[in-house]
Amino acid sequence: MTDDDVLAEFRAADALLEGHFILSSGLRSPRYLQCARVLMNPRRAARLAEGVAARIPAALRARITAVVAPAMGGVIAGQEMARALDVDAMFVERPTGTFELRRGFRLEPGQEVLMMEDVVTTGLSSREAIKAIEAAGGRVIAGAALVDRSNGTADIGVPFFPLIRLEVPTYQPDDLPPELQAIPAIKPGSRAAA
Ligand SMILES: O=P(O)(O)OC[C@H]1O[C@H](OP(=O)(O)OP(=O)(O)O)[C@H](O)[C@@H]1O
Ligand SMILES: O=C(O)c1cc(=O)[nH]c(=O)[nH]1
Ligand SMILES: [Mg+2]
Repeated sequence: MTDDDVLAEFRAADALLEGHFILSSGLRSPRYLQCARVLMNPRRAARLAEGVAARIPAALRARITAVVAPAMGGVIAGQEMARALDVDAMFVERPTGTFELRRGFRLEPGQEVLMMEDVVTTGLSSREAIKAIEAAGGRVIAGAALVDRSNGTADIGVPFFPLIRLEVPTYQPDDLPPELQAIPAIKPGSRAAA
């Protein structure tokens, strides 16, 4: 799957948004990848997950025995990745602000896991999810995502396999360009505001 193929899927899903967005990290951006729209079509979601799986070297892929995703954005991506890898899917969630494994999901001590995100911007959510998976006994041997929009800055501490890397500007809230200052900001994601 080429970058053009991936972008065509995002365009077909009306998932490439323009405006003024408050990201999970608090950073601001004129662009937002609304992966929920991409994943709302199960066949499209499955195609993209197959594309992500193909990015992971076969020897590493063969070791993965579960996919764990950070909710909300990662849940459907994680489910489809698990289907592509033929393993179980779980998710961590943050009802009190910190990711934890709940709902009877369990990991064996040292179980080798893929952490699956929808989008990586700073990598903070990925790192927090990995910490929660490891606190639950898992060993995260790789991370993956549909989109890496970190402009090469995200270090999630494990080998990382995004389906596509997109160059997208982000700004500190006190250093906005005039075109963003001119329009109200919206926060599409579910992390509580800091
Ligand atoms: O790399 P980062 O800077 O952490 O940003 C990316 C994260 O932000 C979004 O989630 P968000 O926290 O908005 O919540 P959601 O998944 O519940 O929508 C997205 O799903 C990633 O988890
Ligand atoms: O950083 C984020 O919060 C973020 C960026 C993006 O483009 N899409 C998304 O779902 N979250
Ligand atoms: Mg998220």
